[in-house]
Amino acid sequence: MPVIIVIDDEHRQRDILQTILQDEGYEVHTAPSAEEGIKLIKTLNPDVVITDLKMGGMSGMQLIDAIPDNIVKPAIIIMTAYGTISSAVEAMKKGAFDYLTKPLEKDSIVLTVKNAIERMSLLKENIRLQDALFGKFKIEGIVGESKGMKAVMEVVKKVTPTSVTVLIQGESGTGKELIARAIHYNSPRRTCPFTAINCAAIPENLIESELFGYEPGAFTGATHRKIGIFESTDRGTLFLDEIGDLPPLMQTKILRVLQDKEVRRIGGKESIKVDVRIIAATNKDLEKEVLKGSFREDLYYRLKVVTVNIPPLRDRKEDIPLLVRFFIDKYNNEFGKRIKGVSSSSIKALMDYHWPGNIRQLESVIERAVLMSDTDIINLDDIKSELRFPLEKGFIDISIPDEGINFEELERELIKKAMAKANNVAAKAARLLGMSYKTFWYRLEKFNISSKEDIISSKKDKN
Ligand SMILES: Nc1ncnc2c1ncn2[C@@H]1O[C@H](COP(=O)(O)OP(=O)(O)OP(=O)(O)O)[C@@H](O)[C@H]1O
Repeated sequence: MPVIIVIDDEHRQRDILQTILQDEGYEVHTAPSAEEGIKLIKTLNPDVVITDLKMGGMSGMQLIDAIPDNIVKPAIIIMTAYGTISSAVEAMKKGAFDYLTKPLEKDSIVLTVKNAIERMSLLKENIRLQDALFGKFKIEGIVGESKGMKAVMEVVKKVTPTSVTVLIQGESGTGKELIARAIHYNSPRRTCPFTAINCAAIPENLIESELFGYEPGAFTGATHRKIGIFESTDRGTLFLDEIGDLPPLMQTKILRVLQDKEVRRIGGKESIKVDVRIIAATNKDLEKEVLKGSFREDLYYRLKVVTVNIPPLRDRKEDIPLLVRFFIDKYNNEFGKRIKGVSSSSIKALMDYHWPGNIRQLESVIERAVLMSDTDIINLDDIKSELRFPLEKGFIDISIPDEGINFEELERELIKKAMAKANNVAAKAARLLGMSYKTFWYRLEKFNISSKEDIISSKKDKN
């Protein structure tokens, strides 16, 4: 039940308000002075405080300042006489929710309080969601006791309170995005946006307008203003995944933002100041890309102010039992199962495996095993089919039947399988098949298979 505190030095006024609001179903407490009111606020944590402006002792205005920071601030409604509306406006500037003019009218009291309660329930829901989000990305929630992961976490803890640019390097599925989110949600920017974009997944012609936005008339089809990601992420963190795949022109533009801390919309005349922390990630060796001439050296140095190198799972196998436990708990919760652990032959198989898809692959193996297992232990049978990947990269044992095969069909199947494994992100699927993004894209079109990138483009078309 919403809790309301009424503060007024006039006895009659307090009683009337209490009766009206109790009849509406609220829990109502009263106080004869702001000093008494503050005591009640500290103990009851109310949703709404209705206070007179002028009272003997502390005023309603001083009360607003005196509410401690360590509680969710209640919505404050000021009561004021006609002649002193300007001070009510002053109080609203200080953060009061609304004001009521005396003599009070029942209908407007009820309506104003209802609005205040609604605002508070939205605020509380928001705080609850934020707490859940911050809890999900707690640094302590990142699993890993190996030397490699401890070194990663040392750096993460140091960079978290700052706004320094970070470059995260590691194979696909090692946890680069998880680390980037942990840095953001534990930093002073945590209440501002975290935006993640995959530079390899957005078609080249869309990257610029996604990042920088545009003005109406900037190009054919630009009918309205679009705010770009840099602007909408102001005061937050932008995670540029697969930065190694950023086209050269965009490398230059991003370098300029890093230097000048301002952006200009396509077709726009003015530059707009932005305060965005950049965390970039790559599974390519960027230094090699620089030597090859496909990545700008100056951008590379701007990005690698601090680098975090996440080792592949096969180089930190001691983390496997911890991760297995972590994912069993996660999926027991999700699927309502009670799996206790894994058999010794299973853990041996998991430890022996080379994990080309790193933690993402381990997670999906455990997810499936938790779901499929008929006993309370994960047995070798529950996982072995998932671990039959070729040990040698590029070697797949396919036997050709006597009647031969339809090569196009095989190609289509492989592409579909890779897309399913890559969660429909073409850039990732292309890597699974060792193809360039363009070659892969060509085949997707040929077989008429849709991807997440299509969705981005069609959203764009609608804009
Ligand atoms: N140390 C860890 N502890 C717990 N979960 C982890 C850890 N590392 C990764 N994960 C989980 O593994 C999955 C893959 O991680 P993530 O998406 O961050 O990898 P990535 O390196 O960004 O992959 P890609 O390069 O393919 O985008 C996620 O579900 C993530 O939560």
